[in-house]
Amino acid sequence: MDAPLLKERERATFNVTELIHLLNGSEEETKRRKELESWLYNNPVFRQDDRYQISREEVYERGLQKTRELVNLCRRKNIKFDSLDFARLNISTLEELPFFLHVIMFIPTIRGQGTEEQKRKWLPLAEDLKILGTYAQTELGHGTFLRGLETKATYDVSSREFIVNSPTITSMKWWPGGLGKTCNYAVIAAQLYTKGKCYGIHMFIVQLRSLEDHKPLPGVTIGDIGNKYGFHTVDNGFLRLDNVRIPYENMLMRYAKACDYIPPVNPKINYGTMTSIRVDLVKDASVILAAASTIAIRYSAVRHQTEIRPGEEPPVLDYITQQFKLFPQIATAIAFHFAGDYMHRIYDKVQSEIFDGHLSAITELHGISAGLKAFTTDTSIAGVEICRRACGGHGYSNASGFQRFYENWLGSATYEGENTVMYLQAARYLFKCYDNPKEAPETMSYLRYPQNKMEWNVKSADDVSNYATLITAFEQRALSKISSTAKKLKNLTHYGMNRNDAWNAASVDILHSIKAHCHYFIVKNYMQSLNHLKMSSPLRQVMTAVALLYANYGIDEHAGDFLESGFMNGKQINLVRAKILQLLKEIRVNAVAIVDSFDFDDRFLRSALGAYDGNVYNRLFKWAKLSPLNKTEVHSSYKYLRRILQSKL
Ligand SMILES: CCCCCCCC/C=C\CCCCCC(=O)SCCNC(=O)CCNC(=O)[C@H](O)C(C)(C)COP(=O)(O)OP(=O)(O)OC[C@H]1O[C@@H](n2cnc3c(N)ncnc32)[C@H](O)[C@@H]1OP(=O)(O)O
Ligand SMILES: Cc1cc2nc3c(=O)[nH]c(=O)nc-3n(C[C@H](O)[C@H](O)[C@H](O)COP(=O)(O)OP(=O)(O)OC[C@H]3O[C@@H](n4cnc5c(N)ncnc54)[C@H](O)[C@@H]3O)c2cc1C
Repeated sequence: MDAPLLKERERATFNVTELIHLLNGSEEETKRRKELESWLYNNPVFRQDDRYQISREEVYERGLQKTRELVNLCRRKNIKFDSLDFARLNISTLEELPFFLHVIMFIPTIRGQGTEEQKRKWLPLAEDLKILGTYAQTELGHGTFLRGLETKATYDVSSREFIVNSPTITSMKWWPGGLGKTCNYAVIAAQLYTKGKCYGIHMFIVQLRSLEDHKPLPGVTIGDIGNKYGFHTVDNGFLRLDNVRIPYENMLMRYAKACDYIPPVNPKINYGTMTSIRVDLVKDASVILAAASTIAIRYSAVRHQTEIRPGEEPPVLDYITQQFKLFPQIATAIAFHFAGDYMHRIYDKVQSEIFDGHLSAITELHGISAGLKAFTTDTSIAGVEICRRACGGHGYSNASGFQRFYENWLGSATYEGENTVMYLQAARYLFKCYDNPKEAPETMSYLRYPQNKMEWNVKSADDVSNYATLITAFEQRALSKISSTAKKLKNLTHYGMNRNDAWNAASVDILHSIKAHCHYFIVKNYMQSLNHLKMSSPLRQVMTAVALLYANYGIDEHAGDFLESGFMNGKQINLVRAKILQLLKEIRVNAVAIVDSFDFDDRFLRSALGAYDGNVYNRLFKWAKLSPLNKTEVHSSYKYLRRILQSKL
């Protein structure tokens, strides 16, 4: 164990194990998670030490080998794909496996939108992996605008079949995970046509490849879309269908019927699978940022560089600027942990209502999940990059561990709903509630009360240590943004602009409003969650400091908003900044212990900088020696070098 990390751990003022159990939910949950991880990490198939020395094809092949191991493990241990245990195992692999979409979207779409008869037929095949499916919605020409999708499913009454067709090149399905080479089925989003009329997007089960030899079926043109930023294990694919016929029974008809068309009670019920992934992404944002913070904090405690006082080369974690970069990332990871818990609670509640036939809450769930998905993924992507940059040159090495998970996470600003679009969707719901405050859900209850101008009676740094005053500050900031934007929308329509054009004209202000609302929700949920949790006073002291840092840092980061709202003045902003410096100092002694409480196994982080023992330099050198260029002392390309050296300029 590197001496600096040992010393850091000895200085901690709270019990790390207590925080590990609190973040996991309980001691039993911690034990279960570690047991599941051990099953993976002790299996050499899940190794990744040579991850950046193998080709895309080898990466994909490894992905299938891992899939086989994971499936065999689940079968041996009787772990179901829709279980929390599987979700934990999946996160522990920390890369998307080729059959990932089968589990997170293909099966859930059938389960959520299939009739009882369709579920009886398809779920056993899918859960036993007799068929492997993906969720094929996005097309070359459209990903966001689902009503603009071009794939057609035309009902042929005479044969009781649907003819599924990609009429144009832009209608080709493009991006679905596992589509290129892995899956032999897909749930296809297509415009339903029957008796010459279009009834909008519905979901259809289509077989793509033979179950005997995996060759594409007649009318199916299919393949991988090529290399991307990340998701290298996943064969995101393209698919063109040339009048492929499928049985009538292959349209998922829990909520709509094709023959003598019966529409769904709410057409957006077909979008339910996307909502479930957005809900998961909120918690994933916390995990990713916690992992990045662990690497950066441990490395910063070991890395000694330059001098604060002559003759003393301190750990870079002693630099206030380094603390100002990294401690807010720890705080954000914990804030998003509690936001993810909230999202799952709300999702489970709405899902049970939907299964009882009450669909009214799906709009609220969409409004909340779309906004938090965008806010938490945007923030965590930026936070990972802050952590990486805080590690200097070695942060730029693949040995740091950052790239491996960051390259997948970058996509979260786009997949499952491009973030700007998601923000605007959430804002659509927010402004509806602003206009009808009595219909506002609990998360927007502050819209119910008259907007009265408030002054923040904060006179000293201690006043910015109060959860209630901080929550009120974020509430007033959001209200200020929302009410001024609502006024702008009203003026635009008052002077003759139609609602849609007015919405577009005000969309930058709308974006600021929904972001302020999301930020308010995260702060409020974070502080209320801590208030409801039982913990020892030493731990509560630490968790309070971290939560206060999250809120005060948010005020400092958006000081203009708080000043513009009239709720705060310049002197109070300076009190907030003084509070931040005081909190950085308070958190410094526990920084390493807090990231230890995220409890990442070294084999999850796979980082020479963030390993638990802090033995950074030996790991970096060991990793460098793995470089293929070092297989020989003189590389085989020397012949070219020699000509360069001998050539005359
Ligand atoms: C350590 C962990 C590491 C893990 C890291 C990796 C994790 C990886 C996870 C996943 C892997 C990646 C998988 C990616 C899969 C995909 O990307 S699948 C495709 C996703 N595509 C989308 O999300 C498309 C986005 N577009 C839309 O959702 C819609 O087109 C739209 C909502 C933007 C617009 O649709 P439109 O029909 O035009 O609606 P509007 O006319 O705007 O009306 C909106 C009304 O509809 C309601 N609504 C919309 N969506 C929903 C919904 N999902 N649920 C319920 N209601 C919805 C909305 O509330 C409006 O209602 P009102 O009319 O009453 O206001
Ligand atoms: C790694 C990865 C995996 C994926 N997996 C799948 C999958 O398994 N299945 C699947 O079906 N799809 C998948 N997708 C596709 C993904 O869902 C879409 O890319 C995503 O929905 C965004 O749609 P788009 O690409 O059409 O972007 P666009 O919507 O074209 O976005 C382009 C720009 O236009 C802006 N824009 C678009 N509409 C509006 C609007 N109304 N108002 C303001 N601005 C707007 C956006 O903000 C953005 O800046 C995946 C994508 C990635 C990157």
